[in-house]
Amino acid sequence: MTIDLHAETRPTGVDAAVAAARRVIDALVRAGDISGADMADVADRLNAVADDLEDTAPPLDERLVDMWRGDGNTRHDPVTGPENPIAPPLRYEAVDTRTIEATTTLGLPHQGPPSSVHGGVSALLLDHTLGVANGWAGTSGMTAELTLRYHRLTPLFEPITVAARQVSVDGRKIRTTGEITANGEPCVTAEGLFIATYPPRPR
Ligand SMILES: CCCCCCCC(=O)SCCNC(=O)CCNC(=O)[C@H](O)C(C)(C)COP(=O)(O)OP(=O)(O)OC[C@H]1O[C@@H](n2cnc3c(N)ncnc32)[C@H](O)[C@@H]1OP(=O)(O)O
Repeated sequence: MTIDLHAETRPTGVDAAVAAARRVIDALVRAGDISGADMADVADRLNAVADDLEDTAPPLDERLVDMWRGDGNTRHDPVTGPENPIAPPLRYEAVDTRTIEATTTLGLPHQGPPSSVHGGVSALLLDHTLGVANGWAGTSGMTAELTLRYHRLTPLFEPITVAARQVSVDGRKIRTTGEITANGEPCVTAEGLFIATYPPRPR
């Protein structure tokens, strides 16, 4: 059984608040301490928002069940999740029955080398994309090994494409490859070994 590639992004509710939080994260990293903003006041206002959210949050176990409801896409993951402000977010399209890709543009919160994507962020995007490609191809698993080769700097501020393809399934061993490209040139390539198993969803 293949998975849906898209978690729906909603214009209201937590998705709208998360989109605003992404703007805040980006704006804070952009501003630094050389902006004209009154950062003490900014901190007070952001802490007031966090106080309100913490005071009204459900118990953790209840939220975990809510996060993992159903059997399809999750909405909270750190790569595609419309409920997660640290997700860029990627939005996958099918290339063929075993291959997916998404195009995104990353900014300063994901910087490693100057004006370039952090290597760990590239690893996150590739790990998840390989995992979703497995789901799309019909056999999912957990990452056992992920080998990355960083060929050239991955640029910030311009479109990059993250793609993955399930190559083979041999018993429980799933082999999957992927890459991040910019302007058609490979920046990072990945080879993954996944083992066909997954922990049960909280119910
Ligand atoms: C749709 C959403 C997609 C999201 C994708 C996100 C992907 C992720 O990030 S998953 C999180 C990161 N991964 C983890 O935390 C995994 C942690 N590790 C584990 O849980 C386990 O070690 C796990 C599941 C990988 C393997 O454990 P287990 O199920 O007991 O497998 P086990 O019986 O030991 O091994 C099965 C086979 O795989 C092989 N194998 C297992 N691990 C490895 C490894 N790291 N390297 C090479 N071979 C391995 C074994 O040798 C064995 O081979 P054979 O059948 O030939 O003897």
